[in-house]
Amino acid sequence: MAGKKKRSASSTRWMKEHFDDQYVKEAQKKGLRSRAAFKIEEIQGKDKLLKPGMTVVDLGAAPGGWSQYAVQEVGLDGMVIACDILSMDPIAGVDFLQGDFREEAVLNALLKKVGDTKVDVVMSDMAPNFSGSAAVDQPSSMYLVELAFDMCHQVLAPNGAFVVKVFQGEGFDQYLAEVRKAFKVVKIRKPDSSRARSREVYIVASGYKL
Ligand SMILES: C[S@@+](CC[C@H](N)C(=O)[O-])C[C@H]1O[C@@H](n2cnc3c(N)ncnc32)[C@H](O)[C@@H]1O
Repeated sequence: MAGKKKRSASSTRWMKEHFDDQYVKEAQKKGLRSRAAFKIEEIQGKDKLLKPGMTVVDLGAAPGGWSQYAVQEVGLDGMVIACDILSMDPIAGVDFLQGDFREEAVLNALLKKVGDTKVDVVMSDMAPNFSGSAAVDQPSSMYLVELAFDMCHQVLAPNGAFVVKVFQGEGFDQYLAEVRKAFKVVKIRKPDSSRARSREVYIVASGYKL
């Protein structure tokens, strides 16, 4: 039909997988912003990082599943500061900044929001738009996780924690070694809700010691 763009086989496959996905269905049923909420829920179930009264920074927060979950865990005495390059509908208790985390001005605006408060947990679910070329995608995803780790050094409280999504590939082992130097306990988690064929894993680090 004139004016109608034909969908590619890969986008049709993505849509089928997405709508057949049990976690997507479950998230919709529970009114969660994204299926990603189940990943942080599973990590929290094992590692118990989020506690009432904590200050949390959520990087790559949109559409808001992790922020929604974090706000519920830290409660009214806690604080969640979130950032994404995309816009996000407001969540009560979440102080959201829209901007590209790779830009210094955005980092500075986030640091201003944090102020003198020491952050208990930095969590990053950031992922770049993938081009399909590992030579492009792996360095751009490693760059985001490096920046998230840098932010830890600026804001984390002693014994604070860091949860970061990292794609396995070039640079992963070296990054993990750096994280191990900065934290007392470091685990690699692959939540059930993370698609098996995705190279993503979560580094869960606690006991910040630098
Ligand atoms: C998997 S999604 C996050 C899902 C989110 N944790 C949730 O629970 O709804 C990854 C996010 O990283 C964000 N992102 C990618 N590059 C970014 C950048 N340079 N600065 C800020 N956010 C970025 C994307 O816009 C996207 O919303």
